[in-house]
Amino acid sequence: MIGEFWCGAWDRAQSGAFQALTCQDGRVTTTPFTPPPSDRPRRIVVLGSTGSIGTQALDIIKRNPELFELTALAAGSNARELARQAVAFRPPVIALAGAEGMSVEDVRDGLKLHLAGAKEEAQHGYVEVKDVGDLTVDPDEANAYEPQILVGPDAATEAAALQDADVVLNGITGSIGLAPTLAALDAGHLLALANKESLIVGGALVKARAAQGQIAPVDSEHSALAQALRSGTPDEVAKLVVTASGGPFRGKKREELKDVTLAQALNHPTWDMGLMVTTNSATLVNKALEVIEAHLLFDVPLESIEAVAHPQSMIHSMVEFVDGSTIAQASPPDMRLPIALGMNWPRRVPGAATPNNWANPDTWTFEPIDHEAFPAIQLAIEAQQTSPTHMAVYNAANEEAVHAFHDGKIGFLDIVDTVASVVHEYHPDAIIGTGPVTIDSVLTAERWARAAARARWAVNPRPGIAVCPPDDATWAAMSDEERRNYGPDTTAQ
Ligand SMILES: NC(=O)C1=CN([C@@H]2O[C@H](COP(=O)(O)OP(=O)(O)OC[C@H]3O[C@@H](n4cnc5c(N)ncnc54)[C@H](OP(=O)(O)O)[C@@H]3O)[C@@H](O)[C@H]2O)C=CC1
Ligand SMILES: CC(=O)[C@@H](O)[C@H](O)COP(=O)(O)O
Ligand SMILES: [Mn+2]
Repeated sequence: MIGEFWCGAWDRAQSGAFQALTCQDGRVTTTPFTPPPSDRPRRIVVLGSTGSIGTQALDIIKRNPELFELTALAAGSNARELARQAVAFRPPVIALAGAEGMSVEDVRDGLKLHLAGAKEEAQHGYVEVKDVGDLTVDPDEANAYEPQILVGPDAATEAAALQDADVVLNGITGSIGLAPTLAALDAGHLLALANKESLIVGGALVKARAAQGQIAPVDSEHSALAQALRSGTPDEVAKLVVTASGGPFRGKKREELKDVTLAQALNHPTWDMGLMVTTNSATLVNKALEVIEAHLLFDVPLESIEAVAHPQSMIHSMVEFVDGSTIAQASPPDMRLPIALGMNWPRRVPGAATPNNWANPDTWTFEPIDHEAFPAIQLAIEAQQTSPTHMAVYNAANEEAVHAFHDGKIGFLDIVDTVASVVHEYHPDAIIGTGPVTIDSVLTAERWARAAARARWAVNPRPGIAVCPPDDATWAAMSDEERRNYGPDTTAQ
């Protein structure tokens, strides 16, 4: 049941000896991944270090110096927090993309100013780092710290490709994480993957570049599946069951979702995460992406993957085997566990998270997902089955729609409605041609989808009111840039 992509990893994880090079069914696998040696700490590159995954990873690294040392930190635009992290951990390399429209000189100067500020803070003997707390710092060591600084849109990709590294944790949000994912794989590093979007939009391209066992899942569901898959052979797997909290609107009908607010959408019942993934949980787009992620990661057919609502988020997913046995991975919702396991894959990190207290009376429940009120999962399955670039379009349209929802330009239901209408409008032959899928064609499909999504609210950007695209002739005559920027200048409103 499980295909070649995963079976080598399964063999090595199962044996614990990293030696087995064949699948359980006897097929010889190609290009097995050689994991980092275990006689020294793993050198970690943290991409997205200022975000929810990144800061929790730093906490794990801080608490386990015998297992991990930090090689590089990469962030988007939060120069202040990056500088504090840098002075507290003192990795040799730090990287900052910078906000849209900033020159690389401005990004570099801004980061240097913040580094100076963090060094000054360190003169008190400690630096405060988000999710890690106050870190003791020797003032002289802080003053002497001069990291290599990478800046600009490719900064994270350059950090992912650094030779003096063993593991790249990709904790960037969105498909902008694709280039760093590819760079980490090409550099031969273990990729601890939280950035599900890069696998989903890159699809076969990412898989083709990954040796077996080179991607360690960090997404909680996929970490759970990977752990449960250790319980049987690939041909004994009957089904993957991906659990969903159901988000803050579980139980509501479509009609009741019309006027829900941003604050309600961001009120996740069980997890504290970044904005994009939190909104995606509310629309169930997150679960849609995760079903496709499971399909790509474990080579299990979509028909054999089921999503089920489990409001307590204690069971993070399950594998059903052919004899009727189901193996579930359970732990209180805390991303430190899958982040630690991903960075140290396939070995567990003692004390990474607090286990469930079985003396506490508790009830864990399961219920079917209401696909009528939340059509995102079925839409993704349909997209994945239509063409190799349809999920890139799905994801790009969703990213644009979520930003528009966060900016108050569209309503909650408009998010998935936009994704559906852009996906249905997409005809790959007309947009990317008929040749083999390449990185360029994926990026072209994405650009088209972003412009098509934005066109739907650009003309009339009032909350809840959408869909006023230009006529086809106007659209066809526009350049990519004009399509991206189509519509009124909303900054003037
Ligand atoms: N948070 C969670 O618990 C979980 C998250 N995930 C997945 O992990 C990924 C990260 O999620 P989360 O941590 O919540 O997101 P956050 O929004 O909290 O963090 C995103 C991080 O990406 C950084 N970033 C953005 N653009 C760039 C860029 N061009 N180069 C380098 N860094 C960049 C941000 O930097 P800055 O802040 O400086 O702009 C920030 O550090 C997502 O794919 C999400 O779906 C999966 C499971 C659980
Ligand atoms: C923690 C994690 O992995 C998130 O992706 C989580 O799954 C979101 O919760 P939902 O189940 O609500 O999407
Ligand atoms: Mn998840």
